Amino acid sequence: MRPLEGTVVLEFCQFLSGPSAGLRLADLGARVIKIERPDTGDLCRQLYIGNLDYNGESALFQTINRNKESYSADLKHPGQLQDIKRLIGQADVLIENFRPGTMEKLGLDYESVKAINPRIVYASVTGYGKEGPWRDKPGQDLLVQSLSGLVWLNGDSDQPPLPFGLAVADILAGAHLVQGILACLVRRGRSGEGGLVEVSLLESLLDFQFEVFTTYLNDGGRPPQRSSINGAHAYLGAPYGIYETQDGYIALAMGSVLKLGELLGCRELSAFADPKEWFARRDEIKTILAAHLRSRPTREWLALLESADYWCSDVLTWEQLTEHEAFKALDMLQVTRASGGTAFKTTCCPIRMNGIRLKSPKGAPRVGEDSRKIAAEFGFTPS
Ligand SMILES: CC(C)(COP(=O)(O)OP(=O)(O)OC[C@H]1O[C@@H](n2cnc3c(N)ncnc32)[C@H](O)[C@@H]1OP(=O)(O)O)[C@@H](O)C(=O)NCCC(=O)NCCSC(=O)C(=O)O
Repeated sequence: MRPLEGTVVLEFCQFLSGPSAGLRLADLGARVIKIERPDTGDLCRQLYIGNLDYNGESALFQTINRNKESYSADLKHPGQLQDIKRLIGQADVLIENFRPGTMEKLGLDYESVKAINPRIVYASVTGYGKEGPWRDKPGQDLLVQSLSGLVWLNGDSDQPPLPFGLAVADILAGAHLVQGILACLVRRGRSGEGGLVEVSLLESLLDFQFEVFTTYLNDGGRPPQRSSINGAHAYLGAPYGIYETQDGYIALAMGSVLKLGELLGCRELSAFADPKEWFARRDEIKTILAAHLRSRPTREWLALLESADYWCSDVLTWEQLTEHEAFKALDMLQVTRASGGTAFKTTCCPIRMNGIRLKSPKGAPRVGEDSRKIAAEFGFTPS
């Protein structure tokens, strides 16, 4: 039995952040019901439709909404809103990720929902929080990454600032939301009271950066300097970074530059005996290393370094990764059904429970696919 079995979650969400929280709760056994607008449903159904089109819906939508049900309702229709309030009366958790003020306008803000169901855990994702001058800005991942300092921090110093190539703010916010929801459910088990959980994309990214942001805040406000070679970490010295080899790339983490020079047969590195120089002169050291590492293939360098447990790795493409025995041993892939029935491969929940990998053969629902069944189970006739 999965730990959240019997827990009913209503998901008033679109795109990635809120739905990724719903996905994780569904993986953990909750019954997650998406409340979707009858015309389009979750707008993510149409996001990034490229060559992977599952009957007009995107692979992204299919994976992030697997193992959920869909109830369609026009929340601006008084009768249908009343039906939703009936569902709310019997739910354990409500998740929403509209712009601040949207749920208030619909009469579904926390205070109104709490009046219907005081035990409910109400969880909101916003872009920038519900207060402050940025509250009404569109909460989109690239915009939040750019405002958070993360884009400025990332990349090489002689190149433009570089965002992550995926929606890191959304996925982190979803994970934080799940943590808040689970904590409230534990408290509710003891006290019977529900609660309000609020997370924003921006706060999630600020937390994500604490490792370097804290150093900045306590270092007289001196901004970290991006390295000019091989990306890398704002506050770590050489060799930290990615280097080209004769046939690919190699990643080198933190470690002694002297030892590295000995292992690689790179005599020039013996000039950098003082560890303080590994940061202060990191671009010089990296330039020497970069030239040296181009002379042999990745596997030869790895063999030399791994024999001494020097922290290094190959840099794999997804093709190389998915062919690798180490990847196969993780059992991280599952085949699930897209709405419409087509089988597709996706990753699994990364949490194992009692040693068991949590898989979800049930795919994403069609808009409103479960409305009638849900209304009957919850004891009303839909308007
Ligand atoms: C993503 C958004 C910018 C989209 O903004 P908007 O489209 O302007 O507004 P909203 O989301 O608030 O909702 C739009 C309108 O739809 C209406 N609405 C929604 N659902 C319904 C149903 N079921 N019935 C009737 N009407 C509905 C809602 O009342 C609003 O009406 P009116 O009030 O009348 O307009 C915002 O939702 C947002 O900032 N969310 C918080 C952060 C977040 O989770 N972002 C995910 C980004 S995805 C991402 O970053 C990425 O993919 O990349």
